[in-house]
Amino acid sequence: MKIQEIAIGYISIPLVTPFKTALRTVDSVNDLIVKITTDDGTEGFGEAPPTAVITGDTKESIEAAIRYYIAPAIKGMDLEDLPSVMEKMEHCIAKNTSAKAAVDIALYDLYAKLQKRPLFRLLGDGKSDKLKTELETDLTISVNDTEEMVRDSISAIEQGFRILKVKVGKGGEKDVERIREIRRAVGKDVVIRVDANQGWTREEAVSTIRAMEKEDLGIELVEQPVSYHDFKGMQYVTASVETKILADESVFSYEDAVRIMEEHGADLINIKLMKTGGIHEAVRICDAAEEHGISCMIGCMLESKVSVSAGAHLAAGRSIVTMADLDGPSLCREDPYRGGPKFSGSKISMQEEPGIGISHVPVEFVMI
Ligand SMILES: C[C@H](N)C(=O)N[C@@H](CCC(=O)O)C(=O)O
Ligand SMILES: [Mg+2]
Repeated sequence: MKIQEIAIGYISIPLVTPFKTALRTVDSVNDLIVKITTDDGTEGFGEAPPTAVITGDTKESIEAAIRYYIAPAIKGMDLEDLPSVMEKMEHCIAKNTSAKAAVDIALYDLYAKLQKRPLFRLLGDGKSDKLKTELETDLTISVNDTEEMVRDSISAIEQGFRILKVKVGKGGEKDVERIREIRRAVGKDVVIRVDANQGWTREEAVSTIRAMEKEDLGIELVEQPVSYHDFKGMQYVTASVETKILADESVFSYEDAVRIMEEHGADLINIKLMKTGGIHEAVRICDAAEEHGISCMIGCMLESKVSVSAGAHLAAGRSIVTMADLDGPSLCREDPYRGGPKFSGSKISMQEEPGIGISHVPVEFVMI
């Protein structure tokens, strides 16, 4: 099957409440959607968010990378030789991981449709007994005043979430207060993950995490305590606290992941398709993590159901993925799509439709 047409469009979906991290505040998802059609008329869909503060990718740069570099490089190629298509895409332009992810997701969607199999079954690591048909995602609690975060946490529990991903990174002592009050309000059975989004210095990270340990606040993990390029800082924090440290913004590529694993820059890794440039590189990271015995999370940026579903397929297929931060669709006020995994509160149920499963994408596409 040859790649015949590539088209792009945009989707805009308001969020239930503004999404606030140490890095940014945003109140809607505004993502590029890509549609790729093969010469037999089969369609595959991908998505990319412009998360400039993390990936460096903007709406304009994502569109330009696809229009002027990726599309001309891969059009006409045979999808059955997927590794060659991926290699061509990787080398036609450096970085631009969100643009690559959108195209990679659409190509995997198509590839699995051509095999008439759901993507998660194709991505399985051979341990068929480990394939998951249901995932549990956490829900993000934005960083705000403590009282508001407590209210949001209680509301998340009332909606059925049992895992909270609490955003901090805005003042160490204040962050300890935030987590203390949330723990007090939700009780001891709720899992609390803490994400500092690079908001602390090394020293602040260690003293803040130690304070949470001293108060026995029962934190499952702390995500990206310090700046993404402070590798020594990541090592220092990981070695200085009992709590597990998860690398997010520090790991984009396979090489980043191997360095973190071999040089103890973190205990765990958050794989996101928008950082890896899609499923192809993410699978390599899963393989390496398996070799090193390092558990992974599959996370998302502020994305809607097309690309978050691709992340769900990867999480379901790979046994080394033990945590899901795939709450993009739950943060959106509406779901404009049809088909694909079912997102119902904290539960994501995989379906047996071929490909990723998304069948209706209400976007005006323009051929490029
Ligand atoms: C949405 C998800 N739960 C999340 O928090 N993702 C990122 C931040 C994404 C963004 O700013 O769009 C993370 O840091 O884990
Ligand atoms: Mg994070």
